[in-house]
Amino acid sequence: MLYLASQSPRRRQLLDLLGYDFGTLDLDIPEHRAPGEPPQDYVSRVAREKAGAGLLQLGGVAGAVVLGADTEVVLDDTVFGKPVDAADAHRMLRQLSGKTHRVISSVWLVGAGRERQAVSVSHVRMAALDDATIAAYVASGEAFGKAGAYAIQGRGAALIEHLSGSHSGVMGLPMFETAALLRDFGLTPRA
Ligand SMILES: Cc1cn([C@H]2C[C@H](O)[C@@H](COP(=O)(O)OP(=O)(O)OP(=O)(O)O)O2)c(=O)[nH]c1=O
Repeated sequence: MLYLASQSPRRRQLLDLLGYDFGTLDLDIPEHRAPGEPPQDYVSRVAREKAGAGLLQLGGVAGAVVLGADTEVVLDDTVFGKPVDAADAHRMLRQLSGKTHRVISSVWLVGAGRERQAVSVSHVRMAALDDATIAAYVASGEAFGKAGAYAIQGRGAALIEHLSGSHSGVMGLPMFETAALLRDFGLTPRA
């Protein structure tokens, strides 16, 4: 049985769109980047910790496989997680404005005695934004709960000039890579 260790509604929706039946686990894993930790290592570590904690929470459920994922926005060596408040969201969008950043999503599948990872790295160019545009976007509320303070699947799409990579990966669960990972694990979608 497949379990999704995530409270993200996007991840639930995307995994369902892939055709899988799954249970969900609510976990609260701290997300703190260690000093000097490379961004991709950090994203991968957190995703793995989410999946590992999910498996632990399930205890001895036979045949359980847990999917954990993490998504961060990376500009040069700076990692942007979810904004803590409106000022933080404003600050993130000001820094991302007019530049190309990376969105790294890591997905781990963890079962008894085996684990495997997929990673998706996308390049996203954000339009040059003036303060009024940023303020209006933050006031819409959409920035909260999203790495980098925008949602490509919502009004945030109006801020994105170009995407090279995985749209679903930017949303939090790269569908192509996740489908391949699930197949590798011998899990198949519902008929
Ligand atoms: C860049 C971007 C991120 N996001 C979201 C995806 C993730 O939910 C979130 C990044 O935070 P995460 O810490 O990866 O995930 P989460 O806290 O939402 O959920 P959980 O840890 O329970 O799995 O940002 C979008 O929805 N759209 C976007 O365009």
